[in-house]
Amino acid sequence: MSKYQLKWGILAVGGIAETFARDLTVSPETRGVKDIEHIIVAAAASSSQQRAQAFLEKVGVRNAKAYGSYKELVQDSNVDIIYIATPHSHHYQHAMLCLEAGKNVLCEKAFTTNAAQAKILIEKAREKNLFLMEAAWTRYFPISQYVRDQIRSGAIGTVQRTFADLSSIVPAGVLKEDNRLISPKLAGGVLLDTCIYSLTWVFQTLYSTQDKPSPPQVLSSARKNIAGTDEHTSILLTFPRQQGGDAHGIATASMHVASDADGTGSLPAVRVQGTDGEIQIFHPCFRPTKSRLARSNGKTEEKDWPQLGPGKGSGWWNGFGNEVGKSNNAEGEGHGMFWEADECAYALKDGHKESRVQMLAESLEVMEVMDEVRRQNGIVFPHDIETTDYPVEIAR
Ligand SMILES: NC(=O)C1=CN([C@@H]2O[C@H](COP(=O)(O)OP(=O)(O)OC[C@H]3O[C@@H](n4cnc5c(N)ncnc54)[C@H](OP(=O)(O)O)[C@@H]3O)[C@@H](O)[C@H]2O)C=CC1
Ligand SMILES: O=C1OC[C@@H](O)[C@H](O)[C@H]1O
Repeated sequence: MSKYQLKWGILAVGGIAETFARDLTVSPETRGVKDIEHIIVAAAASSSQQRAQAFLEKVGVRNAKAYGSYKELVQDSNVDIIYIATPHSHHYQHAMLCLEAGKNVLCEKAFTTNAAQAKILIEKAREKNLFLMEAAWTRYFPISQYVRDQIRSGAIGTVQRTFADLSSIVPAGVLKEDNRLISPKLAGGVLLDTCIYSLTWVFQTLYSTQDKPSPPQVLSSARKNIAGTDEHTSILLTFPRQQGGDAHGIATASMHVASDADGTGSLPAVRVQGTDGEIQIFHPCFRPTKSRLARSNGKTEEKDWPQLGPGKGSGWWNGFGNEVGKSNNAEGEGHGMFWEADECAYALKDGHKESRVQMLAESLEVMEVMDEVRRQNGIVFPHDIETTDYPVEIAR
């Protein structure tokens, strides 16, 4: 059987780009995927060609082009799709660069800094008939598929409420003001960086599972850090429904408490509560490996979801420069980013221009929620990263 081959270009060679690239090199057959193949054909660093070359060597990719600028990468006719791994602040400018050059795009989360930018990207992709997807990787895990299936099949009755949290304690002084996790210049703060995973769980349990989903009402509270972005954020979303009453989603993220307070992985980070039971997902909710289904009839189903792969998966990138947190990859596992890459390949193979799991309209809805949270809490980013103008040089 001939395999559908997807040729990737990697735009930016930082922490998550390395994890993603390593996952692309894991044979899809190790996860039972036999009809597609991923090949990295090029990578680009913003600073130098040598940096891109060093990246390719580090992730074990030979015969790929190394570029010292993103502009060169998007002109490479051998590249089918570009994975964008720059900070949130730069996603809009870099996605526009790719789309304008006729490239399909997988763009890291948060999709953009605001909904206006996301809307224009979506319009641009449609105008150019190109594939565009937000790299909300957790949605593509088998565990996520399982949870959505359980909800759709009525296993826990009518879902009434989802709690989702992604929090880790970051000791004072660890993050300097220019760190991408807090700097306004890089669209920092827990909202766009980690609360987006809590929102992912709220949306994929209360929104994606509805036949005709409606946008939620938003109430929120956010505490700010030294840089003026958020570090302790709670969101209450009310999803109107035709039947079963409004559903509530509580999405939280913090740098002052931990989802996994005792470090054992035994505390649920996500609880999806229905009239006939509950589904729990254990920390970390961005890369969960354990679920529990507890039914009101007393039956319980616990499942482990190890990430497959023959050992090429890297340690997880914790975003804090490995100064806090630790790897949660078991020896011999992949990281799990390959599931979203597979979705790109299958969608492109079948002529789709967006993911079948998370439609672009939903990515836009999530951005609208985050805009509203920022509006309610006075979280403002500099004009050059909020603008919908293109091209714009972003100040360092
Ligand atoms: N899916 C996931 O699990 C994760 C996703 N992420 C997302 O990936 C993105 C990147 O995060 P991460 O890899 O941790 O970040 P890093 O800081 O490690 O890497 C970012 C890369 O972007 C490039 N870049 C271009 N312009 C700038 C700029 N002005 N300032 C800083 N870097 C710039 C850098 O240079 P160069 O081009 O030279 O490489 C750098 O290598 C974020 O959007 C983040 O939310 C992050 C961690 C986990
Ligand atoms: O996407 C992410 O997942 C893991 C977090 O630690 C990281 O900061 C974030 O960017």
